[in-house]
Amino acid sequence: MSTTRKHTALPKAQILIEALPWLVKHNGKTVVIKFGGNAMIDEDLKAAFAQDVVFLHHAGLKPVVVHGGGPQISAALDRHGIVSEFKAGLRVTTEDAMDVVRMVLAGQVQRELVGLLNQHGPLAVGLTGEDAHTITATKHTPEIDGERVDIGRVGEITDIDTGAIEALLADSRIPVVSSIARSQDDGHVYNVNADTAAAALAAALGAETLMVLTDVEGLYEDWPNSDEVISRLTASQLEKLLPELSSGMVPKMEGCLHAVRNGVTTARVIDGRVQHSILLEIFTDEGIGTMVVPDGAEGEQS
Ligand SMILES: Nc1ncnc2c1ncn2[C@@H]1O[C@H](COP(=O)(O)OP(=O)(O)O)[C@@H](O)[C@H]1O
Ligand SMILES: CC(=O)N[C@@H](CCC(=O)OP(=O)(O)O)C(=O)O
Repeated sequence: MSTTRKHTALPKAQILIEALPWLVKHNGKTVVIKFGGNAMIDEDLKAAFAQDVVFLHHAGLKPVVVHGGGPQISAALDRHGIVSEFKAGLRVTTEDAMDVVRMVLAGQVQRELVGLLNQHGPLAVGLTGEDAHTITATKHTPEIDGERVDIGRVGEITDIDTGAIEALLADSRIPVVSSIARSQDDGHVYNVNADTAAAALAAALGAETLMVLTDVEGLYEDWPNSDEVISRLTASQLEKLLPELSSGMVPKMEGCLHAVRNGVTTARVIDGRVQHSILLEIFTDEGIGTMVVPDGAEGEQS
């Protein structure tokens, strides 16, 4: 090898070898990645997301993708002349709106992600929570100002059946799950927040990591007054913060808490606007978002 070639090749080898401890640590582990509607708007970011997920797969991890699509659903409802309304951070979902939610999540957003992943090989298989009883829910009536409020066909998860996802993982596939649940009450379906669905799946699968991609750097300590990101906190510290959180951060952080309280080693909220943020988070020291760990794991490296 010429001296010049050695000089350009060695730094690359250095970068690869730095990933070795992380490759060993995460080998064979399940990682549930939630891809949010807001992080999903840019075409280059979507392509980089697909590359990262396929990279994890080939690096020996077992990625499971759970996707949202809030902005895409709102745009489609708008085209159908249906006004979007949110209560307690959840979409008020009439029967007509539910048809649109299902069409957009399962027929549009999920298909697009599956297509992007499958540009790298026969890997991704799409399903919704309806398939093989993956996610079952009952009607959710959130409490707002002390009263239970009817927000239509929004589901509260009652049961997860991991069979279909585990079979796909065993077959070296990448499951891509839309956050729609089968109903425990009737023959219909429910709309479930995608952060909540991802957290429930991570816990039920015994995942090592829940990774929630969004359109901010992580959990801001004093949002919207400052952009100081909390880099690491324990379940108990997060529990204390929950009542102060607002809008989209509520289901995300409730999901992270649920995950780490139910066996998931780390739950992370990371900036989906940064290309290859998943790789930075999994294979380097430079964690870029907010990491939630179980109580008692304060000092451990994750
Ligand atoms: N403490 C906080 N830290 C960061 N973002 C916050 C906080 N509280 C509320 N937010 C809002 O939550 C949004 C992320 O949630 P959401 O819009 O539902 O994202 P996604 O589509 O990725 O699920 C942020 O863009 C921000 O406006
Ligand atoms: C009940 C409820 O609010 N469901 C969400 C499901 C999609 C979602 O969660 O998408 P993001 O992750 O992009 O926000 C909705 O209808 O918008």
